[in-house]
Amino acid sequence: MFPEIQPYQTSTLKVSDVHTLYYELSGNPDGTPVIFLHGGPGGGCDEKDRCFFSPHKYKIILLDQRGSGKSTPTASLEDNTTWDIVKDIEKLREELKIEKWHVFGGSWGSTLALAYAQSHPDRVKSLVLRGIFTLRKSELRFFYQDGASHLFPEAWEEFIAPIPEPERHDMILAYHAQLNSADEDTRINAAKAWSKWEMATSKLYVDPAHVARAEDDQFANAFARIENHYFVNDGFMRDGQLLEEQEIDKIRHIPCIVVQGRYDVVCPATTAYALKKVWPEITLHIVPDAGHSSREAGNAKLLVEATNQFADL
Ligand SMILES: CNCC(=O)c1nnc(C(C)(C)C)o1
Repeated sequence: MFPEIQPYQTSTLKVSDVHTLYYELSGNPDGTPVIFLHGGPGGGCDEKDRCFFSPHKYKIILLDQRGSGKSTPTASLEDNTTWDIVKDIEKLREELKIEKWHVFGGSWGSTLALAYAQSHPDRVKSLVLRGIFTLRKSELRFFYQDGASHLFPEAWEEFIAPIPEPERHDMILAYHAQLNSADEDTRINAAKAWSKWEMATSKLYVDPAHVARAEDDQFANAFARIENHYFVNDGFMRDGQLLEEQEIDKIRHIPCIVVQGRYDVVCPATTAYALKKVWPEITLHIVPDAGHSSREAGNAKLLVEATNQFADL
C-alpha cells in the first residue's frame, strides 16, 4: 500500500433534513477522481483507506455514509437505506463537479458500488471490488446463522451468549431487539458482541488489534446498529438483485477487477464466483492466503495493482 497521507480538504455535505455527511479529499487535486465506499454498512472510513491509491495519479475521495464515521447523527437509522446512499453519492459527485469517477469498495462497499454503478452506469469509469457481498439471504444466513460458526466456534459462542436460547434460531432478528432496546447497557453490550463477531472472523490469522475495535463504543454502536438495520431489511433489495442479468447488463461495459480472499468467511468466495459467472468480462483474483480484510497482504497487493492499472483509463 502507499504511504499514509493527510487530506488536503475535509468538508461536510447536508443531504437531508436529518443527515450531514463527512467527506475528505487527498492526493492530487487534479488527479483522476476515485470514490472510496467503506464497508459495514456503518463501518466508516479510516486513514489507511487512502493508501490503496497513488497520491500522484488520484484525487482520492473518502465518504462516511449516513450515520457512519464522522457523519451525523451517528448511528442514525432514519432515512438510511441503500438507495438513500446511492443518491448521496450522486449529490457528492455533483458537489465536487465530477463527470465520471472510479469506484472502489469492499464487502458492503462492494454491494454499494454495484448498486451505484447499476443506478448510474454513465458515471463510473471503473470498479475495483473486494470481498463481494450482495446481501442475499444465503449470504446473511452463512455468516449470522449457520456457516462461519463452524470455522470459528469459540467466537461464535461469544456471539450467541447475549441471546436467549429460544431466540437463537434467528440471530439477526434477536440482535435487532437488543440493538434497539430502551436500555442503553443492553444496546452497547449487544453492539460490542455483534461487532466482535465480525472483527474476530475478518482475517485468516485473527488480529487482536482488529478485534479490539469492537470495544470502541462509538464505532461498535454505529457499525452494529446500521449493519443489523440493513440486514433485517435485506439491504432494501430483491434477493439476488445485484446479480440479475438485467442489472449486470447495465454495467457489463465497465472495467472491473475483483479481489476475493479464498478464506473469507464473512463474504465467502461463492458470491464473487456467482458474479464472475453472470459477468465473465470481470477480472477475478482469488487470493490463496487471505480472508475478508482489505489489509491482509495478498488482498492489499492486488487492490493496489488494480488501482494502478485503472488510473490511466
Ligand atoms: C457484513 N459486513 C461486512 C463489511 O462490510 C465489513 N467488514 N468489515 C468492515 C469494516 C472494515 C468497515 C469494519 O466492513
